[in-house]
Amino acid sequence: MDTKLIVDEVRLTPILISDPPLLNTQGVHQPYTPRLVVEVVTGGGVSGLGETYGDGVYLDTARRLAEALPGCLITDVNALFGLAAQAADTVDTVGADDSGVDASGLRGVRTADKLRLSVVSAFETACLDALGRTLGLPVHALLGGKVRDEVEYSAYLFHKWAGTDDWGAALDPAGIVAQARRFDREYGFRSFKLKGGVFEPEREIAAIRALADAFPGRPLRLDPNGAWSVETSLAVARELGDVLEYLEDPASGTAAMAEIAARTDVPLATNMCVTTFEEIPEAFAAGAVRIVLCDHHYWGGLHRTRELAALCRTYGVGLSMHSNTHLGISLAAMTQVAATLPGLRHACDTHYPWQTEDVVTPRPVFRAGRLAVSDAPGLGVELDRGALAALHRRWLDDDGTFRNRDDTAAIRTTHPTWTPRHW
Ligand SMILES: O=C([O-])C(=O)C[C@H](O)[C@@H](O)C(=O)[O-]
Ligand SMILES: [Mg+2]
Repeated sequence: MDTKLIVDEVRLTPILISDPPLLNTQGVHQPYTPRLVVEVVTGGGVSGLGETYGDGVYLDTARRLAEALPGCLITDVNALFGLAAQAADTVDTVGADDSGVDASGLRGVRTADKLRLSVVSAFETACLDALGRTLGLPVHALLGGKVRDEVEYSAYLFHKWAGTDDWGAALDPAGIVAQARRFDREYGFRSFKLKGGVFEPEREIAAIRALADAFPGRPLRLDPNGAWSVETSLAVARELGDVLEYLEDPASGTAAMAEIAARTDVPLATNMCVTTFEEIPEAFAAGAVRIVLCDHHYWGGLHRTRELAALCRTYGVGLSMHSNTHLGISLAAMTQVAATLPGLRHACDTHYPWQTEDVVTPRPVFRAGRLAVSDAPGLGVELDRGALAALHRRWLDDDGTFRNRDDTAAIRTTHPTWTPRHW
């Protein structure tokens, strides 16, 4: 067997990256959020990169998978799921109780399976990066080839507190429009998504109206992460139906989404009620969503993202892309897979402009709201080992306060009695 294709070593580096005080239904982003950088090193000395959530439960599963991988082929990405299942058997997946909404309340029901897929996604990406570098081919070529040369992204608008960042506070419609103007000016984003469920719906309706006035005809999205009732969702849809590209997860759960969908023409999108293949049949049969947001971290990697895209195509459901706080490795993976999806007709979400720190060099540059699809071998990004070491040092020095993302705990440091609100 060609040792160039065999995994020699896996390096896991948990890091803490700075994050601005962005508000959502569950609270506020912590000053630092955990991410995990995965490096798969081959017998040929090639190193492939992946990135995923860095909270403790992800890290525990990743450690077991990393132990199991040496000796495996980097081409055998389908085997990662079985290896991860075995690895996860030995891990106490705290919080992944198969019954509730996830700890951060933003990605639907949390299960051990979903957690494992998020870990696998980083290993799959790292294997594909290593394979691409070994063969001299971009990752998109390993996925069947790109169908576009650029991927369009959407600006991600947040109500936020003033922090140590240079964006200042945005707590009303004028603040949201100012934020959008900067995204337009500096990145050229054409479409805008507002994270909702933070203030009463009237204030968020006013923010979308102000955006529609400031940017006539531009695609606008509003996403309250399931914080509204069916009736509130319908009232918002009535108010904003003429300007919304889509309404994202207005209410929680497939049944509520299906009821809203039956009573409005505004397209509904989700990254909460359809986040696994098991959730698809019921949601599609009920007509609960017109657009699914893919996210290779959720779905178990780049190949599985393409499988989701095929299902959406089959059922006439549109495709967009979800984002969490992430760095340049994930952005490169998102761009590579997005480039291969013919049915992706909505601009992809990205948190990336909110991240001032990164482990790749140079930082990717958005032009006219788009990223060029790299044709360089692998993901086309280079690891900045100095930056990685510094962010890992921050993780090592942390007393545990920030090693697990908890937006509710973060907001309670200043508002001790705060609880998530529903309208
Ligand atoms: O539903 C969504 O699009 C998200 O939850 C994206 C992010 O997780 C965002 O809301 C956040 O981090 O506050
Ligand atoms: Mg969403």
